[in-house]
Amino acid sequence: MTVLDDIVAGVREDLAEREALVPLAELRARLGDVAPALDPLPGFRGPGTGVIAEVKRRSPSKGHLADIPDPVALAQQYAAGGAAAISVLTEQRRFGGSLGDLVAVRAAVDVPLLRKDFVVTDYQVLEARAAGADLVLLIVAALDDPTLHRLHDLARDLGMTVLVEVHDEAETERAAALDLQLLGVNARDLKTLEVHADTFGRLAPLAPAGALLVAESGIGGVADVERYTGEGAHGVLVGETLVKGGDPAGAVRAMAAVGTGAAR
Ligand SMILES: O=P(O)(O)OC[C@@H](O)[C@@H](O)c1c[nH]c2ccccc12
Repeated sequence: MTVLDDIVAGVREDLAEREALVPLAELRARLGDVAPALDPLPGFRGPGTGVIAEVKRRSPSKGHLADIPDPVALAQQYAAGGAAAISVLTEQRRFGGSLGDLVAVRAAVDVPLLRKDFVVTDYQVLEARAAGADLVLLIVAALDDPTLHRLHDLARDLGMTVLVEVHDEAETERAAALDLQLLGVNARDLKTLEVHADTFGRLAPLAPAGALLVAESGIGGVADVERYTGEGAHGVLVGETLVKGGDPAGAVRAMAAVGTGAAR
């Protein structure tokens, strides 16, 4: 049993509770009241770098990162810094997030929002959209091919953008069979929790032309963003560095400026 299997098992238990409270039919009915999903892709086509700034309290690998008593205030800082999208972790047990965080942030910012969770069922995709998410993360390592394709197509039918996450060659090949929009290369192997800074450079050349590439995890600042954009990244996904640093807006702004030629 890998760490990922263990996390997904907990996610499925929590999901069963929510499904008992809000049946699928009710969730579908709520979709009619939600504003259409925003398109985040222009934010990754330059000039500059698309920064996905993450609201993240803790993680299995690092433990406690930041209390974040007011996720809305943090998200507003990310928006002020020019984030291309804001990632809200909604996984409860290991990351200390909730769908409530996403709903609160949605009400406060106009930036595209990513529901960051271990999405393994149709219900979670509908739940994401009903909560106001514009993007959903699909982790290839957590899904078999039929499920990956079904969840991808469901999200796209709902007007959402999919961030498809891979961490090795075989997963990249599986992801390439989708109509890819955003391909996230996670330097952290979710099976072992180790970070490998060379993963992006290895996998980027295997991505299909037309996919926008996002480097994920372990990004400590502008120097890392410069390295990844040099290797072909259109965007970066950053959590820890932003939630622990004292100036989230300034940090996002500096990372987003990489590639514009603007002096920092
Ligand atoms: O805090 P970091 O090292 O900047 O990482 C952010 C993000 O990449 C990470 O939270 C992440 C990437 N993929 C995930 C999948 C599930 C949970 C979390 C993640």
